[in-house]
Amino acid sequence: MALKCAVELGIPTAIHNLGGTASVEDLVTSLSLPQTKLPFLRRVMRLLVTSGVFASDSSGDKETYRLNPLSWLLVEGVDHEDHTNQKCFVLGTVSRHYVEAALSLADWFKKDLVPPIPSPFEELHGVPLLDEKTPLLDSELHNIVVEGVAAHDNLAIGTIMRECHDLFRGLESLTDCCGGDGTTARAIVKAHPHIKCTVLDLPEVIKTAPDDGTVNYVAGDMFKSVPPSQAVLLKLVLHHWSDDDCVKILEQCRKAIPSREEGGKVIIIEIVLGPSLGPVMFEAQLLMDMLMMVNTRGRQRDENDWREIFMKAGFSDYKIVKKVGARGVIEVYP
Ligand SMILES: C[S@@+](CC[C@H](N)C(=O)[O-])C[C@H]1O[C@@H](n2cnc3c(N)ncnc32)[C@H](O)[C@@H]1O
Repeated sequence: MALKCAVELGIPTAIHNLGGTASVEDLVTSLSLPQTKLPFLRRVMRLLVTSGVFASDSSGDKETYRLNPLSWLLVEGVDHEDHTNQKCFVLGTVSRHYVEAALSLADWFKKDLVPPIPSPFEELHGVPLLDEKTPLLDSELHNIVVEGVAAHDNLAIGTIMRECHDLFRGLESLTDCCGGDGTTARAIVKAHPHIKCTVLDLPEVIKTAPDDGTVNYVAGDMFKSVPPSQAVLLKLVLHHWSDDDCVKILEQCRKAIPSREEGGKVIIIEIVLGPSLGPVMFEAQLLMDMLMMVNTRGRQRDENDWREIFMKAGFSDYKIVKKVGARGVIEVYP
């Protein structure tokens, strides 16, 4: 809630505009807050420094606050390859609808619901999240969630392109399945101009995608068919879906690619749950799993969960080629 407060007040952007460092007095003045709130803001900032959202420096009895890599992602208006503003992701996560769904978890556990089991969000609010019906619940929430998920999913594309250059080497064509407005596909084509890239998404998404001619857009349903390519990319898609649905999606992807000998593969970018990256990263992965449990029918998966799904969908082998932060890059072979 302190983070929500800081984001809503625009504290990260204010610190950035003040030259990257600010005292609580500077913040109160630049945000036009009443002077009487100064000691209260100091307490909020103290908590956010301790939780790693901001950095601080003390000299004598004067304390100043600085952005760190985390709060830099909350600054608005930054034009940088590795920056996508996470404000909407924070505001969605702490929205009344998410929080009420999370608070209803024990009641949800006690109900003997008929499969496919609706998420606590869907059970409480009557509509699924990220669905065409979600705006009927609250159109402002829906817009924040759509923008927040896009910001979250687009984060670190630059890092992935740098760290996983070989992933796309030698590929002639690629379908980005559920590629949204084509941001990822355009980044891939920019780094590998010879790849013919197709973006598959629902008609209502493709309708508004920016068509600059660099990628080809196809409106469709991945449960019915996926446009054929040498490789299919599924980036942060499967964690929204149940195991049964993941198998169905992957079966369509398998039909869309040639044999392994001809370079056919599915590239999956998702969390691979596990403690190997240390307790902080593991906790972040598990919190993302709770986010999925409360709000979607999907989940985060460990390597065994992934293997089981790949084999059920008829694939013969897979390789975890890289870990990029909390996410893993997996190649799956027909
Ligand atoms: C979480 S986003 C995917 C993120 C994207 N891959 C990225 O990395 O930025 C989910 C996307 O799946 C699309 N989608 C949902 N159901 C679909 C379906 N049946 N067929 C095709 N696209 C679908 C949504 O419209 C949305 O753009």
